[in-house]
Amino acid sequence: ALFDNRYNIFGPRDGLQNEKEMVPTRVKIQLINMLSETGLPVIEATSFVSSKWVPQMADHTEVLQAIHRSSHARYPVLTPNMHGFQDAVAAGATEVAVFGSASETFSQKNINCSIDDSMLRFEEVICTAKQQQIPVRGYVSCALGCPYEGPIEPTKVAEVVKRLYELGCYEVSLGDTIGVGTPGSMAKMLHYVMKEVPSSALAVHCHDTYGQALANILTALQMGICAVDSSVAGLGGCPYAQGASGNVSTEDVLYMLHGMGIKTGVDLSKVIEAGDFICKALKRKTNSKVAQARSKSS
Ligand SMILES: CC(C)(COP(=O)([O-])OP(=O)([O-])OC[C@H]1O[C@@H](n2cnc3c(N)ncnc32)[C@H](O)[C@@H]1OP(=O)([O-])[O-])[C@@H](O)C(=O)NCCC(=O)NCCSC(=O)C[C@@](C)(O)CC(=O)[O-]
Repeated sequence: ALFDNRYNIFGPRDGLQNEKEMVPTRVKIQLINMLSETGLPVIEATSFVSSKWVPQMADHTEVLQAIHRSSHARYPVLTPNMHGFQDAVAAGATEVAVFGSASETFSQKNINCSIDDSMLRFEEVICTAKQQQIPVRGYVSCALGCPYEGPIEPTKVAEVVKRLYELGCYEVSLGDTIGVGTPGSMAKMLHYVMKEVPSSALAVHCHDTYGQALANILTALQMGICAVDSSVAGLGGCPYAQGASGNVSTEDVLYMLHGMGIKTGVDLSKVIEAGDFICKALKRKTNSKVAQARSKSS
């Protein structure tokens, strides 16, 4: 019962935004369509950011309009400001996400403004979205460390999470952007964040740079968090967080959850197939231990 209502948000957006070579639009569309068949309830499709900043996401409108949407899944997209929000809605987005940071320097590098200014931008997006009944998710990057500033005070993380929640984000995802967290720092940060925001409105978004992601997720689950972000084949990373590796892989998270007796309704084999497809398209090996083990045993 502790782990009921879990869902995985999972991202072609985070998985692909950091690819140096342009991934063909048809490959992105096919990946999303394959993921739609797996039972995953949330698939982050793309982002409406500036193509000068992240060229890989320039085909956002085409992607969002061409995918076959499953009636069982939601397809949020990133919108850093009103410009992105308006483009996203025009392209048919029915859920969006704003993304802030607990680190001033990362905020400047990633979205070109201070934390305070980002909140003003997000407030406008969230208010407009509310009028159109579009749910808004929030991200807080650098929740366990910043590539520019190093460790971030958990009280600072809690303050930014609270601001996003109070502005109207239905859920705030805590990003270990560079994957430096451990179960110790995760538990400490959550202790402060959960004083301000209920665990039911929190998610964790772990990168696996130091191989701690699954342990950090388990810590969060044990503290009552029920939403876990992940990326097929463990792809991904933020273009403004050099040196960080991909997200924890969806396959490995599912294997752990299923092993704990948690029913996700997601077909692990189909996720592995989708991971295989995108790894072949990108000409690289999967980062998922589970997918590696399954391919050796088959
Ligand atoms: C936020 C901006 C746009 C500010 O960028 P800016 O240059 O400060 O924007 P501006 O408002 O000064 O406008 C400058 C130009 O950009 C245009 N513009 C303005 N907004 C948009 C838009 N939305 N889409 C397209 N174009 C836009 C605007 O129209 C104008 O065009 P011009 O008049 O020069 O021709 C930029 O910094 C940006 O695109 N940043 C995105 C960076 C990004 O995508 N990072 C990766 C995602 S975050 C992440 O990965 C972390 C996460 C979420 O996964 C969690 C974790 O792991 O921590």
